[in-house]
Amino acid sequence: MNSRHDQPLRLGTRRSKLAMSQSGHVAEAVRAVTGRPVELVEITTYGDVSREHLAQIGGTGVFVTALRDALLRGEVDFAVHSLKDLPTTQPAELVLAAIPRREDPRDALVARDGLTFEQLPDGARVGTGSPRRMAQLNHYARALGKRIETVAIRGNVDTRIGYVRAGELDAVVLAAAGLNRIGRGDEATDFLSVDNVLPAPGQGALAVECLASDADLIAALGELDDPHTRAAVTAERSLLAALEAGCSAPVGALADLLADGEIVNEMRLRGVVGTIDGSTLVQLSTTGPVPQSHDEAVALGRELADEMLAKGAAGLMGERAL
Ligand SMILES: NCc1[nH]cc(CCC(=O)O)c1CC(=O)O
Repeated sequence: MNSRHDQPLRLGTRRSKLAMSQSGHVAEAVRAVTGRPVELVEITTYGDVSREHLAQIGGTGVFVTALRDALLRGEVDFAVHSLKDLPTTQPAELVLAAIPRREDPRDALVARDGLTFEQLPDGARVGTGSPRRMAQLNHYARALGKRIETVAIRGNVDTRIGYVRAGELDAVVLAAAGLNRIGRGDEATDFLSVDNVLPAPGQGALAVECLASDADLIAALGELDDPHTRAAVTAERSLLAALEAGCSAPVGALADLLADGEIVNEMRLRGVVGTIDGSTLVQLSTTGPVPQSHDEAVALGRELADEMLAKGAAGLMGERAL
């Protein structure tokens, strides 16, 4: 940490509305636990300026790289990422010092005329750039006895909702957490049950990252950590890594705690992989004791990945959405 205790801690952030909101909340929490001022330092990433489709420029990892470079150059002291945008390999020089308590992990629908997913008419045009969402939405629609047309879009949350407001699409699907964080949660017309649509690994969670050598800052940021969220997202990301998939693969995962009365005693990990048209899904779940260490959480993810691979998951992951 910047050793002078009267000097502000520098938080590197993207300048999108979502990133600024996430960083603002974490900055406030860090001020509260450290008693130190926190200053936001805006960093422009290639993903913010490029009009190319994300899948073509290497997935959402592009958002992360510029922030990490700023950390490594010592221009900022820490950074906040959407956990689902982080690649599953962690650079040795950096640590995820805190994974705060996750908020709503579900995907939300923003549809015209207040429609829920079940109410969408046959042939409805539904926008999303995510193969994971496409696969599960198409599958869910089939189960409801209809077809939808998934339309590949990208852009920030405002841009995506704009397609619905302009009448170009019947609906778009976005992370509920993202909508909530930019103050547009009340525009969701439906929240997709995780029984029908599993979120991206890590969705709804944040990661607070700093240099591995910055022991004082790691200790201070550690106060924001939520061990259950950390165990859950570690298992989810381990599943993704063991499937040898990236953030643009059609993989959904969610770990949650199962409680017996007041006592939380097990963690359940659910995973899904599918073809974009939703004709074939491999969806499995496994349950085990709540992981007590990083390695135990990783093992839970690997175990489910092995079961999914044995059911043919690898053959379903080659497609691109955009
Ligand atoms: N892919 C971009 C992205 N990265 C994180 C979020 C939302 C916040 C979160 O999931 O934590 C979003 C937007 C979305 O998927 O709708």
